[in-house]
Amino acid sequence: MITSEAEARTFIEGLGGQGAIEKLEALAAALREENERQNLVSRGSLEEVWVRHFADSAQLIPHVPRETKGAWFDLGSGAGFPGLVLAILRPNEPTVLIESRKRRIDWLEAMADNLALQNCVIEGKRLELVETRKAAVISARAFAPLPKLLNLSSRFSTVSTYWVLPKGRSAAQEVSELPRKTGKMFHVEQSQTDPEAGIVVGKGKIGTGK
Ligand SMILES: C[S@@+](CC[C@H](N)C(=O)[O-])C[C@H]1O[C@@H](n2cnc3c(N)ncnc32)[C@H](O)[C@@H]1O
Repeated sequence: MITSEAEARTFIEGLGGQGAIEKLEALAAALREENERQNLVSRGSLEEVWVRHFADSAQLIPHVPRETKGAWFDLGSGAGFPGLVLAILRPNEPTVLIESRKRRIDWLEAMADNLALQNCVIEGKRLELVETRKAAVISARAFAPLPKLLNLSSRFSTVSTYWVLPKGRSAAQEVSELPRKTGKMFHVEQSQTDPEAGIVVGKGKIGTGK
């Protein structure tokens, strides 16, 4: 379990090296500043930004096979979690951040620019309006209940799509309530940043079968 800011930094350095640490330090400073203007994250979580946002986002990466190529879609990126962290840690893979709120879109675009994230595409619109194309990976933190999330994003999935969905305490319950065939695609992994949270992990195309 990652419980301290120092442990979170060490974990992230193992995934992305010192270059990633420097970009995340810049992101942390900008986030503190911008959070005075708009409510991007809870004020309390800024005290533990490396655990609560950076490592919480980065921990999704080991659940996707390293050789996976193609776009990683992050739905409802908000302040950029997990999307911006993934783009920093996977600089050679495209990351698509989907966010509908104007001020958050502006923030995400500014950060992608300031941090020189050339692999990062911001889709500043509602997910429902994003052009259909194939996603290699789909993530979404605090976006929507699982049935709605899968319903809105199924058109981006293929038989090869990986799903990594941080779901807090409700993870197992939400999977158990899915239609049987869909539910069999997913299992729950323990979050490394919160002993009570789970990550819904799976692979495949979401259909409409029971
Ligand atoms: C609770 S916030 C979570 C933000 C971020 N993923 C996090 O965990 O910190 C949910 C975000 O999803 C965005 N959102 C909600 N519905 C959306 C939709 N249909 N299309 C795109 N973005 C949406 C909201 O604007 C908001 O920024």
